[in-house]
Amino acid sequence: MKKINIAIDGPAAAGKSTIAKKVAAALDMVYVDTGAMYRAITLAYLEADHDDFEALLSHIDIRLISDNGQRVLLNEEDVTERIRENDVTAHVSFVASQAAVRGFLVDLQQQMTLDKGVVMDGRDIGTTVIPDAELKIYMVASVEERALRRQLDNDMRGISSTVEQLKADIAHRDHLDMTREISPLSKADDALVVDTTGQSIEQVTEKILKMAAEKIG
Ligand SMILES: Nc1ncnc2c1ncn2[C@@H]1O[C@H](COP(=O)(O)OP(=O)(O)OP(=O)(O)O)[C@@H](O)[C@H]1O
Ligand SMILES: Nc1ccn([C@@H]2O[C@H](COP(=O)(O)O)[C@@H](O)[C@H]2O)c(=O)n1
Repeated sequence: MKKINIAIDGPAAAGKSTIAKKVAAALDMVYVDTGAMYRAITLAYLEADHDDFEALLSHIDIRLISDNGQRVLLNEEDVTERIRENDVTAHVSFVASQAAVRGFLVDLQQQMTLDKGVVMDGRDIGTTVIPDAELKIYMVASVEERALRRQLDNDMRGISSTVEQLKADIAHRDHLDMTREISPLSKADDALVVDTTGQSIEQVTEKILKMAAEKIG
């Protein structure tokens, strides 16, 4: 079986991580959620209370542990749940717009993909991190559906929110991510668009597994 890399990009709550996790499990590939890495640095930034990112990064060690999904260790502390909280989400696009932060994480992410066999999701995977990925997906869904999905996630995690507020926050974060100077969120020219609006997780997973099968041969 040919080893490939799969890049999945798209706006917030389009379903990237959910589908990437399932596709990786079905194909026995490694799943990497790069948003969690930006979130971990954002948590370190909030705790440090200064914006000298070079200094901050010199004290940061991020590890991803495969565990029926992905757990995130920041300087050996498990921050998997903490990085989903509102304060991190509210600041992550600012932190992700910093050149030092992007350089640090893109390097780390590119090392993870060298041996292939990775399903990586984020905002710049097909355009910057793995421009030679064998399969690139640009996943989208209506902002209404994305807000409803995130509200369900928050209810389950005990995070307080309203659908209207989430809709506004998601649209704002997408705008920041699409308009930043360095590697803004955009569809790679050779990415295939998958719209998950009104689709079940199973339908979307099936669709992407078919696309992957064509590449694997
Ligand atoms: N058809 C679908 N495809 C993917 N996810 C779906 C679908 N239907 C519902 N969901 C739900 O949407 C929610 C958001 O998905 P997920 O967290 O994977 O999005 P994401 O694009 O990775 O978001 P973010 O970039 O903000 O981390 C999850 O609770 C997931 O179960
Ligand atoms: N490749 C990436 C991945 C993420 N970001 C930034 O992190 C934020 C959080 O991502 P989630 O997937 O966990 O929602 C996202 O809004 C981006 O600001 C990125 O820049 N590049």
